[in-house]
Order: sequence, then structure tokens, then C-alpha cells
Amino acid sequence: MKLTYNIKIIRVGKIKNKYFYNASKLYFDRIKNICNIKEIIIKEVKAKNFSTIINQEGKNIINKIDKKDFIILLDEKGKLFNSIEFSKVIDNICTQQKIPCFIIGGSYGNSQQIKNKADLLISLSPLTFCHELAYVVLLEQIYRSLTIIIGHPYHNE
Ligand SMILES: C[S@@+](CC[C@H](N)C(=O)[O-])C[C@H]1O[C@@H](n2cnc3c(N)ncnc32)[C@H](O)[C@@H]1O
Repeated sequence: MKLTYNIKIIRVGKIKNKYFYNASKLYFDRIKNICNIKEIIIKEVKAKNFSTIINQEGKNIINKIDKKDFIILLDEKGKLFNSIEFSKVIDNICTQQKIPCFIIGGSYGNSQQIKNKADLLISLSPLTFCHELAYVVLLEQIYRSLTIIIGHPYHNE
């Protein structure tokens, strides 16, 4: 079953580790079979100062946000959801003709400006993951959510 839903992800930097890359490709392709997914990759900023990196990457991310986007920032201090609740978040945003736009920060995290702009902060766990692993977990959970929405047995297997 194919949904007309659109999902967007904005993230920082290439996936350099081949295992994370392969896992992300697996779930990205599965998601593509169910709905439209667009990804925007921001270049990693090189600077000596952490706050320069966070703020510049933050500005570059904000430039890619559109009016229809419902901004969901991934942050370990955000709200925790179970997979059914997470699928409802995605379903509700999409049925309101908005686009869930997931943002994953770079190695040093997210700027305060993005945190202020976000419509929702979600946590995948109270533990901190590298951004590559956070991306893989996010994709698996988006795929899981979509299977819940279309009634595919993946979540119950
Ligand atoms: C290495 S982490 C950045 C850690 C940084 N110290 C901070 O305070 O945000 C890189 C990115 O992965 C995502 N991330 C890592 N762990 C996460 C978690 N448990 N829940 C949600 N997002 C997470 C966030 O978007 C974060 O900005």
C-alpha cells in the first residue's frame, strides 16, 4: 500500500561508517516503498569553536525549513514516545496536510535557535547516540510507524 504522505529529514554530514550507511539505506528504501521521503544533508562546518559549529550548522538547517514543515527536532532531552504514539504523531501531522520534518543535529548537537523554532522535541532514548546511529534508529521508527498506519504486520512480528 502506498500513502500520499511526505516525510522530510534534515541532517548534518555524510554517513561515513559503512554499517550505519547500509542500515540507513535499508530502511530509507523501505520507507520509499510506502510514502514520499526527501532528505537534505547539510555540510559539516569545520571550526575550532564548538559554538561556531553548532550555530552555523543551525543556520544552514533553518534555511532548509519550509512553511509546510512541522519541525520535529531529535534531542535526547525531548519527549519519549512508544512506537504506536510515534506513528500517531506522524499520521496526525500528515493528515493535516503538513510535512513532518525531522532534524538531526551534527556531532556537537543542535543550536538554541533550532530548539526555539521546533514544534516538537523528541527523544529516541535518554542515552546519547552519535548522529549516524540516531539517523538509523529514526528511519527504523519511521518505517515501523508507516507499517502501523497501513496495517502491515512488521510491528507485530
Ligand atoms: C552526538 S549527538 C549530539 C550530542 C550533543 N552533546 C547534544 O547535546 O546534542 C548528535 C545528534 O544526534 C541526535 N541524537 C543523539 N542521541 C539522541 C537521542 N537519544 N534522542 C534523540 N536524538 C538523539 C540529536 O539530534 C543530536 O543533535
